[in-house]
This record gives sequence, structure tokens and C-alpha cells, in this order.
Amino acid sequence: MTSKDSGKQADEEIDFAWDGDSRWEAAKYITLRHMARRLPHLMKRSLSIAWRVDRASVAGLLVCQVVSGIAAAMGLFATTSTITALISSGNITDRLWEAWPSVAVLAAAAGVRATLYIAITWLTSRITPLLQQEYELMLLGAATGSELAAYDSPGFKDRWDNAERGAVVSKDIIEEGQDLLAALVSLLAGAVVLGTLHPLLLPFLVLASLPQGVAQVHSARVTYVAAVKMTGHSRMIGVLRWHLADRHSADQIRAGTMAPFLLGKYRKLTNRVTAVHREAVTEGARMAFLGALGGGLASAVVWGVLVALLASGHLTVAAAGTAVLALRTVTGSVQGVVRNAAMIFRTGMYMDDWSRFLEETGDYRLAAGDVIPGPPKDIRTHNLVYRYEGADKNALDGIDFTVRTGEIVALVGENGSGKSTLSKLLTRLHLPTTGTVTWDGHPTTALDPQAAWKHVALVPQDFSCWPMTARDNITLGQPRSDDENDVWEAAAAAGADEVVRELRAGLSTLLAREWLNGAELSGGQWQRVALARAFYRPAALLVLDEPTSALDPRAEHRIFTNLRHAARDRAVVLVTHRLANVAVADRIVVLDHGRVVQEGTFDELSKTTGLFRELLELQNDRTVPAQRAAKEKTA
Ligand SMILES: Nc1ncnc2c1ncn2[C@@H]1O[C@H](COP(=O)(O)OP(=O)(O)OP(=O)(O)O)[C@@H](O)[C@H]1O
Repeated sequence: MTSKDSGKQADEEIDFAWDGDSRWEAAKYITLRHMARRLPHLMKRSLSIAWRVDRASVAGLLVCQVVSGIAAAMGLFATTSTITALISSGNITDRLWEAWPSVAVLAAAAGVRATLYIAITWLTSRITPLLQQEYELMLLGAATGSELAAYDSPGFKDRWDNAERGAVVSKDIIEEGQDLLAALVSLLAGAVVLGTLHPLLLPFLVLASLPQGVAQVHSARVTYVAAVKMTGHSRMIGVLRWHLADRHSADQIRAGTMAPFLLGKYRKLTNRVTAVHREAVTEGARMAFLGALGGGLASAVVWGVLVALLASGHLTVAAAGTAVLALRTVTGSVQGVVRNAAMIFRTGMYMDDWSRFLEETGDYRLAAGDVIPGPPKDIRTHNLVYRYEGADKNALDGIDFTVRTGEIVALVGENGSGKSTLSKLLTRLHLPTTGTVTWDGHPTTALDPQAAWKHVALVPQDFSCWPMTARDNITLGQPRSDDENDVWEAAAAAGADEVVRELRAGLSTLLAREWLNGAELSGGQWQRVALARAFYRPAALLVLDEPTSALDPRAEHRIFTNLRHAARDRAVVLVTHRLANVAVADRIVVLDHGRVVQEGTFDELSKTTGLFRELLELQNDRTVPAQRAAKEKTA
């Protein structure tokens, strides 16, 4: 008998691996070939961003790298000529005279390189914060340019997390690219010297470095896959950490003695991440060992070749001396090339996530229609169906609904009946699964979303409390005018004026106690500010979702008295459970399981048998529980 049969289901495990999403499965198979194809594109993108944010530094860096490469090559040539001069036969004074120009070049090259190194470090440090900032801004811009539906998809959040990690490391690619360039130039210089000594030495040397290169790439891939695999866990850890430390949950955690339970959960999750991380680093170490072993054996072969060439008379003693020196330099360069290429491979994998997120907006780019709507006067739905991604039933199921300028329409229904979902479709925050939502005859799918939202004012159930001044909290999203009258008018309509007047600096008061020693408001006061923000917007469609849930009776009365005034030039959709308030509405639409089951005025519906009257009676019926309690007490 399964646990389901027995009526008791096992708790869902917090397992965020992208089941059904091919992306992380694909991550396991990221190959050198795949990255070799993607890297030029990523490098080009990085360079063009760097060029855009600070072209003087980029130009400076390129010049420094080229000059530094030339100095490296000259230095290497000078080294070999110095040694050749010193170990050749003849009078020591003559040899010294012969060697000194090379020594001078050697010293000058070293000096130039040291100076350039300082310049390169300076320029790189100047440019990387700008790059980091640009990568993050581009990412945030892409996230805000996604459909709201993205946030209902776990895959989107995972892609976002990976892209965010990519944005953090992406700036490294410039530095790694420079190091690779420097190593390549130095390798080139050494290769010319080695090639003149004997053509066999260089290919052997490159072969000798390959095992370590393969090991480093493999290890980078293993670490990347581990990080991707744990994306969901890491996010859950972040969420728990936030709850554990944030003021918002602090009272509940204490009064509910939740800390041991939450800390236990935290430990369990971090243990799992640590275990996967340890597995990855162990695999990385195993590969590093094999790489070093292979590299060591291959180096022995190279040195063996050198000895063989010497013994067989293919190399003179002087040439062998130079070869030893060049071999050491070139070995360092080849290893530098391999190491930096592996690092670029690693960074490229993360950056690829960032870049893909920008290209595809996490697969949820805003569907941009080309109709620029005016303030809508008639908003209606026809046979509207909406199903959330991954849900097994429709949240809205064949809705026909209309609201016009000058009207207040109330949406009423039990929890989960589809009220908030409908309000998101009316405001074009969601697009229909089937059926239509139209604004003055234009389907919302055809509207330019940004232009459409200019006509929308929305107070959602979970409105945001922005850590900004009271003024910014009201005007946010609108161009600021110097005339404060509009702000005060909106504040007065929402009852926020009396809240703001009591603040130490009025509209200029910072509402962010937690972080910035600003002022703090109560829940109801924040709700008034959120309402003021909606009233401030010159929007033709005003949607209020439970707008007075935290307000005292006086403040609530004020809102509903003002609502009729606000509806003069707006279409107002009001979602509320407080049925006494919906008397203000011209029409009431009652939803049940995503369908419209009743529609009419307050008077009509309260006199008709149906869901509305049932809910209204339940809301008004406070005597029954009170009488029962009294009876139980006397019994
Ligand atoms: N993001 C989401 N992803 C999946 N399903 C969702 C999501 N949001 C809501 N739903 C489902 O859609 C249905 C309608 O939800 P909606 O929030 O519109 O109800 P509501 O009438 O506003 O409820 P309430 O009175 O509790 O605010 C519910 O069954 C809910 O579980």
C-alpha cells in the first residue's frame, strides 16, 4: 500500500533540480567544442560592452598589451643572445662586450613590462566595476522586460539565478582574455626561439601541457554543473536566510518558537549543497592529479628528446643551453595559455547563462504588440480562459466581463475563485490562454505593453513598501512635477495626507527605518500610501485588490466615499471580501471556480438567492458564534 493509498502523503522534498527541463541536463554535456563555438561570441559581446562603457581604458589596455607582448618577445630574444654570447668560446672581455647590448635590451624590456603591468592593473581595475555594473543593469533590465507569467515558472527563477551568477563573473573574462593574450604573445616569442633550435621541441611541449588543460576544463565543468544542480537549493537557502534575519518575520519566529525548526531546515539544505560541492571538488582534485601525472610524464619525454638531440649531435652544447632556458619560458607560457583558456572556458559557461537570459529574457520576453493605446474607455473579456503554467485546471474558465469609464465594478467570490487573476488579465499583466481581453476593441495581445501600462493604476494585495521618501512612494513611476498639489490631492483621497503631515520631514521623510534610520509606518498607513500612489497616476483603469484590508473604519469610509469621485474619468475594478463595501459599485460580478455565477447591483444580488447573498449573510452573521459561546459558558 502506498502512502497515498493510506491517505497520508509523503512531504514533497525540496528538490529543485530542473526535472523536465533539459537545460541542466544539457549543462552536463557542455563540451570544449560547444564552448569554442560560443566563446568568440561572448568575448565579442564583452569587448563591445567594455568599449561602450569606457573606450579610453579599453584602447589603453589593448595598446599596453601589444607593447608588453613586444617587450616580452624582445626580452626573450635578448636573453638567448646574451646566453649565446656568454657561453660561446673566446676571450671573456670580448664576450662581455658582445653581450652587453643584449643585456641592455633585456633590462629595458623588463622595465617596460613592469611599468606596463602597473598600467594594465590600473586600467583593468578601472574598467571592471563599470563592466560589473553594466552586466547587472542589463540583467535587471531584461528581468523587468519579461512577462509577469515568468514568475510563475520555476525554470525562470533558476535561469535568473544562473544568469545572476554569470553577471558576477562575466567581468573576469576581460582580465582572463588579457592574460591569455599575454601568455600567447610570450608563447609565440618562445616558439620562434625554440623553432630555430629544433622544430620537434615545440610540438612536444604543447603536447606535454595538454593533460593539464584537459583536467582543468573537466574540473571547471564539474564545478559548474554542481552549481547549476544546486541552484534551487541555493535559492531556498537565501530565502530562509532572509526570513531568519529579516525584521518582517522576527516577531513570528520568536513568538512561534520557530527558530530551531527553521535552523534545522537551513542546516539540512546547506548540508546537501556542501555534499554536492565536496563531490565536485573531489572529482576536480582527481582530475588535477591525473592531469599533473600526465603532464609530468609528458615533460619527462620533452627533456628526454632534448637529451637525445644533444647526444645525437643534433644540438650543440650552446644551443642546448639556450634551449633549456627557452623551454622553461615556453613551458610557463604554454601553461599560462592552457590555464587561462580553462578559466575563460569556466567564465564562458557562466557568462553563457547571463547572455542567454538577455537574449531570451529567460524565455519570457514581453510579447510586444504594435498598437499604442489611448486611455481605454471600454475594457471587456470574451470567453476568457486563463491557466497558470503547470497548473492542472483553469484559473479563469470562460469569463465574459465588461467595465467602462465612469463605472465601478466589484469582483466578489471565495478565495481562489479567480478575482486577482482576472484583474491581471484586464490590466494586460497576463495574456489570455484562450478567448480575448480587449481595450476599446484592441486585443491586449496586440497592445504595446509599456504603452498600455501607462493607463493602468494597480494596488495589488501585496503592495510594495519602497525604501524611499514619502514623496517618491507616491510619485514612483510617474514624471515628477514641481507642483506638489497633485501629490497632496492624491494623498488626501487615500487618507495618506494625515500620515505624511505627521512625519518629521513631511513628503521628504525617508520611509526606511530598517536600513537607513528613516521613519516607519504601520501596515494601514502603508496601505494609504499605496492607494495614494494609485490615485496619483493619471490612469484610465484603476484596479484595487483588497485596498482597505488594513484600514481602520474611518479611513476605509473615506476611501469608498472618494472612489465615486475617482471613477469620474476612470474605469474602476474593485476586488474585495468586505461585501458591505461593494454597495459603492455600479455592478457586482460574482466569481466561483473561475466562472461568473452572478452579476447585478448590490440591491439585486442581496435579494436574490445565490452565492452573493450567502456570503453576505455569513459576513453579517456574528450572532451565531457569540450565542454559541455564551451557551457553552453557561452549560
Ligand atoms: N501564480 C500562480 N500559479 C499557479 N496558480 C495560481 C497562481 N496564482 C493563483 N493561482 C491559482 O489560480 C486560482 C485563482 O487565484 P486568484 O489569486 O485569482 O484567486 P482570488 O479569487 O483572487 O483569491 P483570494 O480571494 O484568495 O485573493 C487559484 O486556484 C490559485 O490557486
